[in-house]
Amino acid sequence: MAENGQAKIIDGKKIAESIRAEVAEGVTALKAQTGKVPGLAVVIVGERKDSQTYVRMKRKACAEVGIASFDHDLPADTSEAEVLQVIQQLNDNPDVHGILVQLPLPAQINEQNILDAISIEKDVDGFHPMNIGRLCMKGRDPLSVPCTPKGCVELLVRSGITIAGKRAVVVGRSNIVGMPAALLLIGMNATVSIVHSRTDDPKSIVQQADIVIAAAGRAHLVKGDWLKPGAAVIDVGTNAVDDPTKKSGYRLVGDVDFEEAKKVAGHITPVPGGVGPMTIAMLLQNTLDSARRSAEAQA
Ligand SMILES: Nc1nc(=O)c2c([nH]1)NC[C@@H]1CN(c3ccc(C(=O)N[C@@H](CCC(=O)O)C(=O)O)cc3)C=[N+]21
Ligand SMILES: [Mg+2]
Repeated sequence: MAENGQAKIIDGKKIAESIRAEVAEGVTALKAQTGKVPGLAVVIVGERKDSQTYVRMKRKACAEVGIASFDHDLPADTSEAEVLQVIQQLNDNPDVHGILVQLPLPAQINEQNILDAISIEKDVDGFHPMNIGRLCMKGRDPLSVPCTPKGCVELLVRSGITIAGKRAVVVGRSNIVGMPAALLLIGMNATVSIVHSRTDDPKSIVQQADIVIAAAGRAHLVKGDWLKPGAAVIDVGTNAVDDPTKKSGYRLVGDVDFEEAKKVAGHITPVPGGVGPMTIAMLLQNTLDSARRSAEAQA
């Protein structure tokens, strides 16, 4: 813990920028070697404002590091068969090394069927059951690790926080964050607990944690008195709360009560500017790695 009772703020935006610079170098090197650039297809179905914002950010990030982006913007009433057709076409396109279908999908489309259809080689989200299965298994590695959990771990590592042997508590058990985050931390030799909406007395469990990953999707769920002094706190939450002083009418708050937590924690990530930018940086990294694998397979 910082001596003055103020946690060290982990600057996710800055760390993500340096990772993006590393990816840009990797793209340049791959291009010099093979004449090819990595390609990422970003598929969005429908007009959700938040999804459109995230997709725009992902495409812009691709352009900045030299990754070619393949845009598929489909109307909200697109059928499952039509989305599957787009995925098939992208699976077959040798210039596409990563396929991301923005979640959530409209109700008429079965998310599992879509995620299962993405070639495991191109699953840069790391959501395919085969990739998750390998993440679970000792001695087996996924081709891609899910971007948000990978970003959380990268923030810990680049902040000099030891993971092996530490007690980590993950708040939330979603397929895209909580569960893979717990699996990743176990693989790095942490002792891991997951607390969730049905946990009796989550506070007393979180209080034991050297590392907290908060990914419940509930604004300010984790209070200052939930934390062990000196804990490293990674806040995955991006909850929109009404704020009439903002042009947008809302502001983003995390799953952690930041003002309270920063007085107790040793390290903490802000929202925004913490995990969010890392998610995108890891997507770029996974896409570059996929393009490298493809080039190696052809060599
Ligand atoms: N197939 C799929 N893959 C995903 O990775 C995926 C998805 N679907 N659906 C939605 C969630 C959410 N997500 C975020 C990415 C970046 C920020 C991000 O950069 N946030 C900024 C703030 C952005 C703002 O101001 O709105 C920050 O925290 O600083 C947040 C959230 C990826 N997701
Ligand atoms: Mg494994």
